[in-house]
Amino acid sequence: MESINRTQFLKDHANSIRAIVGSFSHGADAALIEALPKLEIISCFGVGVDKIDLGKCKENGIPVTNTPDVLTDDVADLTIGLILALLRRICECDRYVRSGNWKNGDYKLTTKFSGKTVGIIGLGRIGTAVAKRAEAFNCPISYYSRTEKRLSKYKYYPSVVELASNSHVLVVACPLTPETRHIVNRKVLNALGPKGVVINIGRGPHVDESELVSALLEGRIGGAGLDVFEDEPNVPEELFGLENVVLLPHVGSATVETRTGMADLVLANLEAHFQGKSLLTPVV
Ligand SMILES: O=CC(=O)O
Repeated sequence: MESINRTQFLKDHANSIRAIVGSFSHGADAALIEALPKLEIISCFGVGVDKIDLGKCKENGIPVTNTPDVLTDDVADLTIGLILALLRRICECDRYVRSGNWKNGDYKLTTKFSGKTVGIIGLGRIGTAVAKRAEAFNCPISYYSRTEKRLSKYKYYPSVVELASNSHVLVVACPLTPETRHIVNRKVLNALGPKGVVINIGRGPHVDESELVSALLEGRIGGAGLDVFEDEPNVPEELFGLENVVLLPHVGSATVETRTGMADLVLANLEAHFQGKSLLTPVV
């Protein structure tokens, strides 16, 4: 059922809603959870559960599920796509051809990806999948995470600033939490430097967007490839005129195959819950 008036919808149905399906754009805050006395489960269509008040869910004994694994390949593929699009100016080149500019001369030289150092913030499922792909491009890989992964063959940096100073390509691939909000700040951007680029396929608030905009406008970093933004679908318009920026509308997992897999997993979790079985992919 679709409702344009949320307040009225909640008034009419609050006492019968037993499950919420959330997403990266629609979550469940404490007020919504409190407003639904019959709520039993939140099944999130996506891997990031930052829009759901997990503390409140725990407190009220409401399980939360997400859709890990099924989307990892897509997000990692897109990350490599963003890096290549940015360094090789693929979107700019496409515009160059379409606008007829090629007739006036060749496109200028761009930047090689193979062999560049790649620094990954967050070596979870997606970070690891990005690392594997970047290895195939002969890129030395390093990472930052809260704790060193003892079994990882990649180089660990205990701070994001150190990681950024030692990376050409800095990839944000960690979950959004209060600790990782603005994990890419002015200091990190300055450490990345004019030859470095930042790729954000995590969440907009991982990056301090106004600092990113000024770093780009002032040439303090080399470019940015962004699939996510602080206030989606609003994107800072200062970025629209920059050739060293590639902007995507939060499409990391947006393929027919993966979105179908995610939907199946959402439904399988709901089914398991209502049949009294173990949840497939519980978060809390
Ligand atoms: O952003 C998408 C997700 O969290 O799956």
